[in-house]
Amino acid sequence: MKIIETALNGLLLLEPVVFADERGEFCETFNARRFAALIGREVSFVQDNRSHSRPNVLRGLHYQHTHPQGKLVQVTQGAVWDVAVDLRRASPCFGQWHGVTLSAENRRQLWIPEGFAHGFLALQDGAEFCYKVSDYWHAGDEYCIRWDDPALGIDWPLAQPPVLSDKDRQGLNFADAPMF
Ligand SMILES: Cc1cn([C@H]2C[C@H](O)[C@@H](COP(=O)(O)OP(=O)(O)O[C@H]3O[C@@H](C)C(=O)[C@@H](O)[C@H]3O)O2)c(=O)[nH]c1=O
Repeated sequence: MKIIETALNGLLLLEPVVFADERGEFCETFNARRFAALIGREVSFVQDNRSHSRPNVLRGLHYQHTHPQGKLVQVTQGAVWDVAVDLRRASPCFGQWHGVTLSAENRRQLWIPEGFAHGFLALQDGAEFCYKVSDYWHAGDEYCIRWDDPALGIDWPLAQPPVLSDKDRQGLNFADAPMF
């Protein structure tokens, strides 16, 4: 597993080592011991999630506040442009975002620690998105920050307005959202 630091403190891009042979290929997508060594602490993942999104679907920017979730995310079909926003007031990167393309082809994973909001845009072929989370889903603790809040200025690679859920159409402004 190769690790690439991003501009945001604690937000890490991971590249699994892929073993290819005449049958196809193999890689470990999660190894608890190695992951703890990479990020410097134990994380206990309690839920695995999978979503499928049609092209131009945008989900986000989501987080839980009382039950924050660290998320280890990857794409198993298609591609997304994935975004994390640092909501940790004490962080030197508070309020900053980072975007990266995750695809079945590049096999990259993004580790998004607790204290970030997260979202993604499904690119041209749509995407199957798989992720592990470090706390359970708490419906009443979910928050959504507007994907297009000018205060964040996220430069989404959009050719047309995205397809959104009702919930995501009613996201909060960054300034009104609870922080960490
Ligand atoms: C997130 C979640 C949703 N659900 C249900 C609620 C709802 O009926 C249906 C779809 O939920 P949502 O519209 O919230 O799904 P979605 O918009 O895909 O939500 C996800 O977005 C990305 C960006 C994240 O970072 C995730 O943490 C999560 O918030 O699935 C669960 O049963 N468990 C869960 O953990």
